[in-house]
Amino acid sequence: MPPLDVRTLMMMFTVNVFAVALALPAIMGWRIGPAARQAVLSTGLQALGWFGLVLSTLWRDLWPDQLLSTLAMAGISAGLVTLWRALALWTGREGRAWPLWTLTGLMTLGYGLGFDSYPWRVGLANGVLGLQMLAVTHAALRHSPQTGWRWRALIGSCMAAMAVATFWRGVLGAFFTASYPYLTAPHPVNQAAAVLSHVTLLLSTVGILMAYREEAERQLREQAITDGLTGLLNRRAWTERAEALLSDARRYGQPLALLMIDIDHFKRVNDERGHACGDQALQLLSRMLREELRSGDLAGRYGGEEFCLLLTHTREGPALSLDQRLRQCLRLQSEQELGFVLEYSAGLASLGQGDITLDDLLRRADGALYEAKRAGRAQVVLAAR
Ligand SMILES: Nc1nc2c(ncn2[C@@H]2O[C@H](COP(=O)(O)OP(=O)(O)OP(=O)(O)O)[C@@H](O)[C@H]2O)c(=O)[nH]1
Repeated sequence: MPPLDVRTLMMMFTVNVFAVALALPAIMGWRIGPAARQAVLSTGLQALGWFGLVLSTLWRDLWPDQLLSTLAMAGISAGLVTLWRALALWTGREGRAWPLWTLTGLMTLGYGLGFDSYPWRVGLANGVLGLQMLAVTHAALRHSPQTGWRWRALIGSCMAAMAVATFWRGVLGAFFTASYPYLTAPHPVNQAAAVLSHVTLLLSTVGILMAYREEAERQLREQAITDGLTGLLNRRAWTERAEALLSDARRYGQPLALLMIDIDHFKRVNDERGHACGDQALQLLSRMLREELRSGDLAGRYGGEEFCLLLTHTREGPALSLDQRLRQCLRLQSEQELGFVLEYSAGLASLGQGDITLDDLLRRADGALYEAKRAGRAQVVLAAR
């Protein structure tokens, strides 16, 4: 069997990375999350880097080689850092990228300035690229409960394998130069690395697409349960979760309170100050609810200007205190941010023996809210048991 031709393998690899770099944005489109954008950028940088590297072999050891291969190393290395960033964003563990960028900068500088020494430049470039591949491996494989492990394992094992091959190439270039005297030398390690890069490109692209799909699914799930204007749970999601919390509270005999809030004279806000101002008012109240509630509590937008708060482990007294706190904050903040005072009416119902379902509790809170409106608004009324 004739020996594998590394130059052809590298050229084919470059063609393939270009194809991936063009195909990914074409498939994903431009309206993608920051992680997917970094992954697309990464393939683009890798493609440019490898193109420069293959092109540089036309002028081996001459100045175009020095310029092109230095830029190529910078591109490949930057491609690894952006892939690391994509993984950090996808796994929700954003770390600091500057050490990796520093390595890219130093390696590019050292490579360009020390180009005349083949052992130095090959040892340096492959050493740094190998380290960056290990960093990507670590970013992919570390524990991340919010993401699936399959695509992370795929990308992580590809990067680990490439790191081994790259380090090996570095050692050959730096210390056994005679057996690896130029980029496309037919050394078995170089041939293996060239073949491996095709396999890892294919598998990591699959990994990136899996990660992208997972991210898109997560976004869809979130959109399905979130109210677009306020970011709170929408009515359906709030009801589902509230039912579960209510049945827990009933089972374990724990106190639970439901505060139903309705902004006063909201129609007037819209009519007199415009719909955008009305939206701002809804967002302000929602932000305050998020800030004031404890993590176990549940806030949702129940209707237009109506909000429901389910307060777990909470009796009437503390629920009334929360209502007072919310009112004061809303008065203060609305005056500061909107230029007028926003008030609300509320009905408070605490879980009693007669409340079998969530609807029972909601009905009582709604009745109390109606009473609060009737009694002149800007107040809370406690529902009768
Ligand atoms: N800006 C804005 N307005 C909304 C939204 N959803 C509902 N509304 C408006 O909220 C207003 C509710 O008016 P009403 O039900 O009469 O209540 P109100 O004026 O607050 O009167 P009371 O509740 O009796 O104090 C309507 O004008 C709706 O158009 C929204 O998402 N944004």
